[in-house]
Amino acid sequence: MTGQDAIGEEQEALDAAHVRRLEIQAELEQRLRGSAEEDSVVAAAMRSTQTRLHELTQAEQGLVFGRLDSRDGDVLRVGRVGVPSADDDADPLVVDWRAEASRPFYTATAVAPQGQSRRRHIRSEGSTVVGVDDELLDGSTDGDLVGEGALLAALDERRTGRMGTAVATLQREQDDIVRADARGALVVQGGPGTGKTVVALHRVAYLLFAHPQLARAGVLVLGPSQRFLDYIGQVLPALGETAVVAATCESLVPGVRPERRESRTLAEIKGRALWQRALADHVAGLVPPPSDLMLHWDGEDHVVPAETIERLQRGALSGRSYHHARRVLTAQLVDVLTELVADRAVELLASAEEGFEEILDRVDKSLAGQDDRGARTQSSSGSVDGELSEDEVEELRQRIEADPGIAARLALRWPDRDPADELRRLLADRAALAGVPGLTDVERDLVAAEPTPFAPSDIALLDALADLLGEAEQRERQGEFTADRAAAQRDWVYGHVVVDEAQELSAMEWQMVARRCPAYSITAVGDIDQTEAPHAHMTWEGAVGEVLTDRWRRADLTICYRTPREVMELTGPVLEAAGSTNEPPRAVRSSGVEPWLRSVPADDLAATVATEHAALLERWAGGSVGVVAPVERVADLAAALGPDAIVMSATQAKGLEWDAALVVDPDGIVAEPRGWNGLYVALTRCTQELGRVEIA
Ligand SMILES: Nc1ncnc2c1ncn2[C@@H]1O[C@H](COP(=O)(O)OP(=O)(O)OP(=O)(O)O)[C@@H](O)[C@H]1O
Repeated sequence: MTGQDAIGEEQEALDAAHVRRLEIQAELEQRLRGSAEEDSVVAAAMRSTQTRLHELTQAEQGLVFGRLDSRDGDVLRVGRVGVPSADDDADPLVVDWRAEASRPFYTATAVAPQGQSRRRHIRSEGSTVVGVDDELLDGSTDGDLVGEGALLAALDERRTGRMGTAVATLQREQDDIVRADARGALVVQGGPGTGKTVVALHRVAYLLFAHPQLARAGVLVLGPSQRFLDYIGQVLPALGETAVVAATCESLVPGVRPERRESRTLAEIKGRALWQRALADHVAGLVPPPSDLMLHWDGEDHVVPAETIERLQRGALSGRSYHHARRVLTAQLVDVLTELVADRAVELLASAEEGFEEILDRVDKSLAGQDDRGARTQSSSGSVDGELSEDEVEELRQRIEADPGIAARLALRWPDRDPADELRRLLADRAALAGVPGLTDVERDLVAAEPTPFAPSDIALLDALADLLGEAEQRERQGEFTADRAAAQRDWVYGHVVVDEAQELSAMEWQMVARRCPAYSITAVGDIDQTEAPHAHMTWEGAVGEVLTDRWRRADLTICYRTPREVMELTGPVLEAAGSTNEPPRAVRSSGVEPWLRSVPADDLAATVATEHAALLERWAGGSVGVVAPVERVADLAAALGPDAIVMSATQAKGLEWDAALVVDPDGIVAEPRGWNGLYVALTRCTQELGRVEIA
């Protein structure tokens, strides 16, 4: 069959899939119009219909991108979404890339063909097939890459500043991670450009497909910065996914944002795991010590003895947050007071009755003296026993509960606490900080010197404190997922959490992650060698071990898809200087452009950068050029290069990529904290050309 015949054949199949897709869309729209959200079952069905409709609508581009021919002659077409045939008994026109049946498309090799004889990559523009790329799985060729032609074509495309999907060209080691078991935490180590972000995002799409119940709780995607989240922002919608909240660690606590930057030293101190224990101790110290409690009701004083309070408080606190325990104890104290008041009523009546008895006795006696009528009967005394009926007790309890005086008295004893106020108070209180074990006096002074306003590392402390304190008011358990609802609720529990650039998280930020998914269904991707955060870890054991303990497993990505071989060759000594213990990734492609270096006097730096930047923009017209410089040079360079230029520090460049990268003053980058790691990031941002301008 000629290439043209193959294109014609695939065009026919694609046309049929599109026709059927539109038919299904029309059916779904009809169904949505016809049903009202009457009850939860109907509402749930509608939501799933909407999701399906959304997926189909998004799938216009790349509806079919692959085909597998089995040795038995069966043909299976793989695409962004499944498209069933109109005939129930017929094979589907397209199988969803996430379905188990599609797996050999990503994993079959000539050595292990899994019953397949050929894999075909189908390239289309809009709804027109423009090319096919066949790979025979009969042992005639074997390489590391699946669908090499299609992959290299994808990698060579111009970078637009937005990440694209890689469903058509996911590689075996990537696919293994995408489809890995959702249970437990998975930490993926991969060098620059190994597709960690790609894998993490496709994993979200896969998990939501394979475990639809996850959509009820949603997935949280944590990235290092808003700029990064904007960069990847198109991928999940393009994969049809909407059950996702994207955030940074700084934006995880609703309504609170850092209001200032902070020193690395302080960020490191406040990121340490020891704060979790210290905050728990602090909150435990806020609980009032048991003592006799005097409560006033209806003109009477009632005392709840310290021992009773101690017993109830211990029970209320077990496994509960400060506020939850407070609510439980308050309810119990209302019960206790109700009992005391009810008992007092019985006592009063009893004593009143005693007085009454005496009178009656005297009357009896005097009467007995006058005639022989017998003493009064027992029944006449028993008719008034003072016991309240159940309804009366309940009514009394409600009155006590609603009484503002009692509520104020209980609130005075065990007050509500606002987490932000409490954190400010603690951080400013040198004496209270003395109770934080593991800090030196100098470190305590540093913390106490800058208690407010909140800096980035305070967000994780605030989150921990808010969690320990719990909600002051009882709330409904979380309902059905909507991104707005989940994002607005600090203690929303997600079905899965994905962390990108995971090497940057402090131990306290890992606590934030763990809190949002106590089942530890977590995928964390990162490169420990690109770490720039102030924590001192150079291994994953160190970075995540304190929080995830032994409840995580590791996977590795070893092939670099972004950075060309010519550039990767420069990184060996940089990695070594950074103290890396990891194997550098292997670049799959060469761009044919040798990296270059200009050495200029300091005074000529800005002018040289401007000239080289303009030249790169011209060479990579239609694509993108990024400039990475030491922090203190960024503002001046940005001003010199104009508003459209992309100029940033190594930290800001993390996770991003451009066709060409211009690294300015590499020695200046090295001189920054964790500078070798920073230079490693800067050097690995380009897909085609790397230029460096250093000071001679
Ligand atoms: N299987 C693939 N098919 C097509 N493109 C891919 C594939 N894997 C990775 N890429 C591309 O390679 C580039 C690097 O991927 P990605 O940004 O996910 O790497 P990374 O490991 O997160 O890098 P960094 O460590 O720099 O953040 C991106 O342009 C991505 O689209």
